[in-house]
Amino acid sequence: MTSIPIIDAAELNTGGIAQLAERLGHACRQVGFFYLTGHGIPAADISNLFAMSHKFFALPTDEKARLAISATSANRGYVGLRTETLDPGKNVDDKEAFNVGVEGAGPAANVWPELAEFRSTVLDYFDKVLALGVALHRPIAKDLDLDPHFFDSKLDRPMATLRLLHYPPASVRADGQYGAGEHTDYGNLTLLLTDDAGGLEVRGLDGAWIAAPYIPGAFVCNIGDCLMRWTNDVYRSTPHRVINPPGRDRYSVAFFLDANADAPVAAVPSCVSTERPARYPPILAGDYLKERLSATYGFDAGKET
Ligand SMILES: O=C(O)CCC(=O)C(=O)O
Ligand SMILES: [Fe+2]
Repeated sequence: MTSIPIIDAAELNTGGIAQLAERLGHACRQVGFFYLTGHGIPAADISNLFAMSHKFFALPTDEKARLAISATSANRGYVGLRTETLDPGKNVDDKEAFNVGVEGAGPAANVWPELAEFRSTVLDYFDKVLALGVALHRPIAKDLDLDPHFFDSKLDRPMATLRLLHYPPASVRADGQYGAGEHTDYGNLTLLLTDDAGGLEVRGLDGAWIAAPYIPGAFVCNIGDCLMRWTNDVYRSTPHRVINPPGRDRYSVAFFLDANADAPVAAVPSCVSTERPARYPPILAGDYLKERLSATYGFDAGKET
């Protein structure tokens, strides 16, 4: 496949989004992945966030277990090492994670470790990356021949999840060869930051895996299944996976932006034609996400997100 394009988001702050819409549209249709530079989130915020993540995962196991996701009845809290299966039946993910939802929203509250500045650092970043993700939907809407603000009202009470992720060094295990088994993401848009360990791979249209190397300061963004469904498969939600690096740990921070639970997801008109009739019945974004999360966790984590 063509390589993952690098797209400068600077136009988001200048008002005119025509070029950005064209570039994003091309990336979303052809690759489903793009790097994002010029996004305006300060490098210092990003390094503070990673410092907090290192501290969190270094906590004693029982302190992390106290915050376990299974105790929150929601997609929030700690997911222990080797408990998640993104590629069911094939791979137990060799990773641990900490999930944070929209603070103050949803039936369950976020849980927090006793670590100074952790909550404020994470929530400050959450606000910034959420605003960026919503802003990116404007050039996307334009590319889809929609009003640029089409998605605004579908993303004003979003199901958004921030995940701190830690991958231990590679170990040779038949059941857990990957830190994250092959999967697609479930929502609209994922904005990912990684450290410099490498290991993210993206599957091209021809089935070949290509590396998505670390680019300092850039997000790796990808389309999720829900936006793919919204576009009647015109945009691609591309399979990807993570390989644990040999001899060192790997840290990343994923932000999954999903629409409001009650947003109706139905094919947008520009993506439907006689040659491409609507492929899916309409569904509420919340019902769609619930289905997908239950399959991954093996329990009903999808009561809210
Ligand atoms: O950690 C990464 O680099 C990617 C993680 C990922 O794909 C996911 O959590 O959905
Ligand atoms: Fe993913």
